[in-house]
Amino acid sequence: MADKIVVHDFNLYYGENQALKDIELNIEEKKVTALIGPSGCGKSTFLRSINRMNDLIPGVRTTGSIKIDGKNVYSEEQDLVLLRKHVGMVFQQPNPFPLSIYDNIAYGPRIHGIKDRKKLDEIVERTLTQANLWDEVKDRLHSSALGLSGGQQQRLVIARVLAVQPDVILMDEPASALDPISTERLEELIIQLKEEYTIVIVTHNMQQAARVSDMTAFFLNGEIIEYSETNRLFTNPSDSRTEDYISGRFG
Ligand SMILES: Nc1ncnc2c1ncn2[C@@H]1O[C@H](COP(=O)(O)OP(=O)(O)OP(=O)(O)O)[C@@H](O)[C@H]1O
Repeated sequence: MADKIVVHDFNLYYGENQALKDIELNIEEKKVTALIGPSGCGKSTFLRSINRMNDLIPGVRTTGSIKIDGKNVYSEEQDLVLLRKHVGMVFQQPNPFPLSIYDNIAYGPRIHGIKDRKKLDEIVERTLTQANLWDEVKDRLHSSALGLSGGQQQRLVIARVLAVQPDVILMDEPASALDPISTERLEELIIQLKEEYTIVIVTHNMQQAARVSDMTAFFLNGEIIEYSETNRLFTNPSDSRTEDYISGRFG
């Protein structure tokens, strides 16, 4: 399987504080890669580095490279609007816009120049179907997205990401605000989506990492301690620190 994202000698500093150290990681295409580790170890910082969301934070400095399809996203020529179109992001708290369900999905395509009503209708139906939400909302497309349940809102946000045709989807603890049933539906959706998309997910929940991911990277103090097939990392870790973490001895 091809590598979609290749991270080489990547370091990130918040002012004086180095949050990521010498990160080396090859993320495979159309797989789910989980990032695990104790609080504050740099998982979210790394995830946000992939689509340069950290650029928005004053004082952030990086060295090294993150290549997607062979192109360094930190190169001067990188167009950030295009980068974030290709690399979509889903956060902990579902964050639909205070608009109708339809307009939430149509928002991105409209920005990218699609105005034709029939085309927009198609995108709305296709992405809501892909996100396993169509049947629940097809009769209320013009009601506010804020009236949906938390789990429905998170699937709507995923449909909104899909509407601009990304190829990588970053998820930062996407189920942490959801109840168990919504979490299960979201996990099923993640597994379905990897047929078409490369997914990188930060999770605090090790069972969740074990259920949805193919590969897992264990972070500690800004470094990757171990990266391997999920099954192997959870059953036969090669580093004692990974073993201590997955067996609940810290974090
Ligand atoms: N905006 C910021 N400004 C300064 N330092 C930050 C900022 N965001 C994170 N950090 C620091 O970077 C380090 C890594 O934080 P990060 O949020 O990436 O870890 P994490 O593993 O995702 O933690 P959690 O699981 O608690 O979300 C921490 O020391 C944190 O204090």
